[in-house]
Amino acid sequence: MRLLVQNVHKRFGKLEALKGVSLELGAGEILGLLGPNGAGKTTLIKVVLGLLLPDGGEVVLEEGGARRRPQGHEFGVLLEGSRNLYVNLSLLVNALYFGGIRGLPPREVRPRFEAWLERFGLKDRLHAPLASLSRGMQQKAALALALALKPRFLLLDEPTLGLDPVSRREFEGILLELKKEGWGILLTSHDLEVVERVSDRVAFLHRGEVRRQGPTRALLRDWAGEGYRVRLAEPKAEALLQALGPGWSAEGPEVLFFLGPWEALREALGTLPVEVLEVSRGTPSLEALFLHLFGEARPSPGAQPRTV
Ligand SMILES: Nc1ncnc2c1ncn2[C@@H]1O[C@H](COP(=O)(O)OP(=O)(O)OP(=O)(O)O)[C@@H](O)[C@H]1O
Repeated sequence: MRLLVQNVHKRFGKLEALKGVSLELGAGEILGLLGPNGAGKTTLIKVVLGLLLPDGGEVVLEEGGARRRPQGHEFGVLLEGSRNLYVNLSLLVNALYFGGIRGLPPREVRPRFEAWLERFGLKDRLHAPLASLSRGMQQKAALALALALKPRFLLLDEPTLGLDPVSRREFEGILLELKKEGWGILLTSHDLEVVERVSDRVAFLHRGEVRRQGPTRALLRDWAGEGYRVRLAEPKAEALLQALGPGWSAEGPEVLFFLGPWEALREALGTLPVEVLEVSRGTPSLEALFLHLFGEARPSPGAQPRTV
């Protein structure tokens, strides 16, 4: 089974929020949908869910050669923040309420919900109000509920936002397990480390258009010829970054990464107020690639580094 987004357009008045977006998501696959604020990610999720009608194009499910429109209940959704569930109600009441909206009887929803809660280590919280759970637990509870409603695909909007590093790792593990079990997952996130670790493919959305998409590893490898790791003698990578042009990112206190042509790197190296120990070729991180594609807001390449 595959979810196909085909040439989708969406306008809000004069603003063209989506300008012909095409994507596909298969079962057992995680697609990272990336892009700067306002790129159109949430709008696209809403169109897929049928909450917004597209002005052009369509969203279809393909199964066994046949194509049809997906229905809302085929998607499990995790929206950003705490907008998913009622915080003053218990986990169980939330599950039964949302199951009821989908026309699912309590005797079906409850055992499935309890099984997912058990798997996520939350079974003893079944009767607790959602508000009494930590943020990471709330995200897991919301995911358990989404799964209890038996969706075909998961649409996760910033699922790791605000999670501490331990909860974030746990959540990552859960995503990988769900993928193995055959769920197709669309993941939008600004947490590029997580996306890099879990996604099979990524699509970069910018101003309503897909700028690049492809298998995550291959996409990064394709840029390896233009990527350089610069090792500094002092831990000043972050401070220097403020003054360097687009294409630069920090990989640690003493390591800068540059994505761009060698000539531009050589010029920048000549102006660095810190001794450079080593320059080597390297594959960029997803974050470095993101900054390269969308880093226009940062100072121009000609800007002189500040003394640090
Ligand atoms: N209901 C709406 N009415 C008018 N404009 C809207 C509406 N929803 C979104 N937009 C506009 O559409 C564009 C895309 O917004 P969207 O929320 O899809 O971006 P995003 O990629 O999810 O951003 P972020 O990373 O900040 O969540 C923005 O310019 C936004 O202001």
